Amino acid sequence: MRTSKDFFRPLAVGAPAPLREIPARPSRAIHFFDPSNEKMAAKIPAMVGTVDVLLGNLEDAVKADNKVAAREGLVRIAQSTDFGPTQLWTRINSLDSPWVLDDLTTLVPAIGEKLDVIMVPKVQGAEDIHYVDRLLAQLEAKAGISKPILVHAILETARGVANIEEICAASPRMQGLSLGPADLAADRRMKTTRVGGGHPGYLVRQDPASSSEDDINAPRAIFQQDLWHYTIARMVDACAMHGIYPYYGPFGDIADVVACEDQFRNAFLLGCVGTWSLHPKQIAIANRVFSPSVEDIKHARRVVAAMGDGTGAVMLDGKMEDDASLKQCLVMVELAEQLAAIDPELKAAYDAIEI
Ligand SMILES: CC(=O)SCCNC(=O)CCNC(=O)[C@H](O)C(C)(C)COP(=O)(O)OP(=O)(O)OC[C@H]1O[C@@H](n2cnc3c(N)ncnc32)[C@H](O)[C@@H]1OP(=O)(O)O
Ligand SMILES: CC(=O)C(=O)O
Ligand SMILES: [Mg+2]
Repeated sequence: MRTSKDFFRPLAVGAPAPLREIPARPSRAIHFFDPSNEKMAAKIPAMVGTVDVLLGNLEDAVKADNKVAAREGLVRIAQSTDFGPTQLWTRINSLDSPWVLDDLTTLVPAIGEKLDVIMVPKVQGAEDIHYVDRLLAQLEAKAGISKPILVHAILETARGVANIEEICAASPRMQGLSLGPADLAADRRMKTTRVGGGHPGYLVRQDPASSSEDDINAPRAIFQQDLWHYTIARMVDACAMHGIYPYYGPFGDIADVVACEDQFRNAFLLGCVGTWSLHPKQIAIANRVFSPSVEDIKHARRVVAAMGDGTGAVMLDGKMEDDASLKQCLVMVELAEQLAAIDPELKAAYDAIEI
């Protein structure tokens, strides 16, 4: 563990200085594509500006035979595309795979200036981040990269979840965490075979009218629960504590756009800043859900106006507002400002609000 004295020192001579604060760049949807899939890859340049993050995936979902083609495809796309306001991320292969070393030693010199964030899968503890941190610094120094490439960890093992705080604190490169519900479910031996989302068997049931057999067997309301609530909440606290950003992850039922929106909204309400999109139709859902609504911003601005110097308590629409609820409203207002800076449609909608 580095002491606080040298936490912000570059880990290689000539590497760029680590950031002292992780920028709050909008990242409502991290859109995954397989750079070895020519049809998919051909669509990427036209997606610039329509999504906050484009992520060239090299890990799971890319066939073993296509690992080299995916890596080379990502280099080609990155070198030939002007990403404008859209961030470019990649998900490298896992640290125990035969591909990851070539992923890093190829990508950093070739496209290190364009890569904003490297997502590291199956992170188990701080030691995994330390390994990537030092290697990136060496590669950045050698290639003369001007800004540090940030690191994002996927939580997809029980050990990773148990070590969540040390992972967040492992390096000033840490940008955020995503939930990896598929691998995590397998690692925990959970009994769901779905990629994210709920499960109809995970529920609570209304009490029976009485303890008679008839009432116990009578139809009763059931309420499906969120399998991922605990992990997402844990992730949100760990990220907030360390000044980095939490994300939901994949929602594998591409056809069920309604449940996808529900899962994304739960994550947004709990504190996540964004999610993954696996298919183009999930981008619009993520952009909608992870942008505060016009009604929420109208209310937040009214509270800010009503609270004057920000202290004391006032009544607004029959509700008490005070210093704390003002801070809740400022979270929304600040997010709206960040999003308006990159999304002209949202800016117009927020600008039209009259309070
Ligand atoms: C647990 C985890 O690790 S999750 C992360 C790893 N998984 C991924 O990255 C999956 C990424 N997504 C995909 O591979 C694909 O979207 C699939 C396999 C889920 C579905 O693909 P398809 O069956 O081709 O979907 P569909 O037929 O609806 O595609 C419609 C169009 O969108 C394109 N498309 C599909 N997914 C994407 C994408 N992620 N990015 C860009 N374009 C895409 C298709 O090429 C197709 O193009 P066309 O109209 O010119 O033919
Ligand atoms: C996101 C991911 O990699 C998983 O769910 O396993
Ligand atoms: Mg996984």
